[in-house]
Amino acid sequence: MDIIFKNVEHRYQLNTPFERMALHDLNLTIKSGTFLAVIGHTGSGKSTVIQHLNALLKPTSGSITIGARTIESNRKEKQLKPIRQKVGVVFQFPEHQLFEETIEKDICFGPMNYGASLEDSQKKARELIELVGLSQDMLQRSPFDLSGGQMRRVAIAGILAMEPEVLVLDEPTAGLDPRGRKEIMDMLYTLHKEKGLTTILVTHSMEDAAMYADEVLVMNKGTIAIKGTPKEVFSQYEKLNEYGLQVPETLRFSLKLQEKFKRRDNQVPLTFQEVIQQVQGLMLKGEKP
Ligand SMILES: Nc1ncnc2c1ncn2[C@@H]1O[C@H](COP(=O)(O)OP(=O)(O)OP(=O)(O)O)[C@@H](O)[C@H]1O
Repeated sequence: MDIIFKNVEHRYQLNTPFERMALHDLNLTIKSGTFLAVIGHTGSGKSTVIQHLNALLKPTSGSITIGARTIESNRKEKQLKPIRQKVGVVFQFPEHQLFEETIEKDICFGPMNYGASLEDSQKKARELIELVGLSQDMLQRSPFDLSGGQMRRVAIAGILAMEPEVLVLDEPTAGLDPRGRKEIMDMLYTLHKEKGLTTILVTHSMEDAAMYADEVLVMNKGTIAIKGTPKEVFSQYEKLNEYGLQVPETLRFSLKLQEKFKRRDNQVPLTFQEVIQQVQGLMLKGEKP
């Protein structure tokens, strides 16, 4: 299911004295099965973009086509409901959306709301709890007994229970420690690969964008400033700087190294392995720092 944004504009509080343009001239195609990272300075429009993906917000002009369905300003709620099932959105701190007394009930809530039977929903909950790396015996426990990272996994399982084709995540690792962050990111990457899920990740972590995404979208002042593979995007580090963004630490290290060696090569190392190769290359050429 490809996603196509065509000339999308979004103004908050339209036709009031507080009207504010949050998105403009936004044209974008996200191919089915892509892992897209969305980065951008605070206020650049990232959250506004992703809320259009499941029609929580409608464009004030332009359109978003998701598979066979189109979101436009004049679409009625009823026409948009099927989109909400196909596109699952995990908001920041999703554990705040857990409310049932058991984890099982929480995971079953979405599918039952869309008409699935209790039995089918419970079967799904048993599959999903393992898929998100938790054990079956947790299903009867309260979600509030879990750690922050575990609660987030339950919230993600609740979204997956709707069998979305597109999974959208707004800062899914915010507030977790480095180990918890890596575990969640690895889990999302495995889900993306194994289920072929189109995954759209809003993140402030340049490292995560570099490591997990096929494509990176840079937002600036309500529109797309750069789009490309992580290497294409991070090679434009001077522009990113202007947009208030850093580059991954491997590249920061590499740029310092090139300064020391007084030599610029056009490499954009995004893994430590690539940094090591770059250092070896500089050494072999007999350069002295
Ligand atoms: N409900 C709202 N009413 C009015 N203006 C809003 C509303 N929500 C966001 N905005 C404005 O729209 C613009 C884009 O905001 P948005 O939240 O999409 O940015 P963001 O890139 O997600 O920021 P952050 O990284 O801080 O979450 C900002 O100027 C913001 O102040």
